[in-house]
Amino acid sequence: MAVFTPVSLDEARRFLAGYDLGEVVELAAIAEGVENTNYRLETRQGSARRRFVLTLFEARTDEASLPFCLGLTAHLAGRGFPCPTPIEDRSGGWLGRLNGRAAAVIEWKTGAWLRTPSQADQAAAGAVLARLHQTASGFAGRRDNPVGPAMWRRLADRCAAGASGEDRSLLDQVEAALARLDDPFTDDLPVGAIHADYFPDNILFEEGAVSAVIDFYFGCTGPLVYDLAIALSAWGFDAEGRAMPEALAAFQRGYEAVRPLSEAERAALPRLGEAAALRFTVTRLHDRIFHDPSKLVTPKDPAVFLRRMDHWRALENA
Ligand SMILES: Nc1ncnc2c1ncn2[C@@H]1O[C@H](COP(=O)(O)OP(=O)(O)O)[C@@H](O)[C@H]1O
Ligand SMILES: N[C@@H](CCOP(=O)(O)O)C(=O)O
Repeated sequence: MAVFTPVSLDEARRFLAGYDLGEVVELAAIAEGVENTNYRLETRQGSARRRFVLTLFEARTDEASLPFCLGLTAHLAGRGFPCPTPIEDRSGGWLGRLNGRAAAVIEWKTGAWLRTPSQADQAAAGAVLARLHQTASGFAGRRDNPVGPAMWRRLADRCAAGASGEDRSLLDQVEAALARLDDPFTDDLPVGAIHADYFPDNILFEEGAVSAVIDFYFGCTGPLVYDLAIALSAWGFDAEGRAMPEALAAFQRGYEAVRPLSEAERAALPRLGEAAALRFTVTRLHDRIFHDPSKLVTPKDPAVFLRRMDHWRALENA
């Protein structure tokens, strides 16, 4: 489960004293997620009970990026986009410190992520991603992608020090892909704020519709079609990493019903799909090699992400 930094009820109460949210009556660790520590927090104010997420940002989340990430969600939520609003403390800020970590209180959103989305769900998720891109177009914040080609190189170099067995052979394939792709972001494509981790577990559904997009902590400035390539790579493949053509088509159809791609974006999509497959293979491989069993987080499988490259390369060659 993703609790890297434990928080006691008393510590949460002291932290929440800086907010105007009432008294903390319950604090429960959230088992999902792999990056940050998350607790579900319940407060009582008069007869009203309210739920929030208390997030402690762990080492891999650069604190300097948080004004961008929280600012983006506030911008989107303020314009009716389904995502959680970060809650302001009494001084109007979004960030405090708790147990040595930057910490924030975020609006709780109802809904659950879908393990087996239907084609209609795929299309709905695609349409919401396009809405995200459109709604974020007036957002002034800028952040370079923290997991761009320079980071892929750095992570692969670190992996070389610890990889053995299956991980070594995956690393060889990663090296080949790094050499082939070089910097895949040189085309002149429409750029804006992107989510950059638009996976099914970050999209909550309720009554057949998207109720919330969460987890904007990889959010950054980048080509919009790269965000689509990431999302297609996350939604359109089975557990073994094989393409599911109908799911891919449904997601892209949903996206393009709201924001049609330009010819240049359409042409760039297979190459950026390869880039997306490489990006998540490298981070998963790194996290598996350097996995700390005491953290109780289950590392994700890099091999199934690498396999997605076959699809994107076949499309590119076609
Ligand atoms: N605003 C929210 N409303 C409801 N549940 C949330 C919210 N934010 C996070 N969660 C829950 O916490 C889990 C982990 O959150 P996430 O941001 O994905 O963590 P991580 O950054 O560690 O990957 C999610 O899968 C979801 O169950
Ligand atoms: N989505 C990434 C890992 C990041 O995890 P999240 O819990 O922050 O979405 C992957 O699948 O590799």
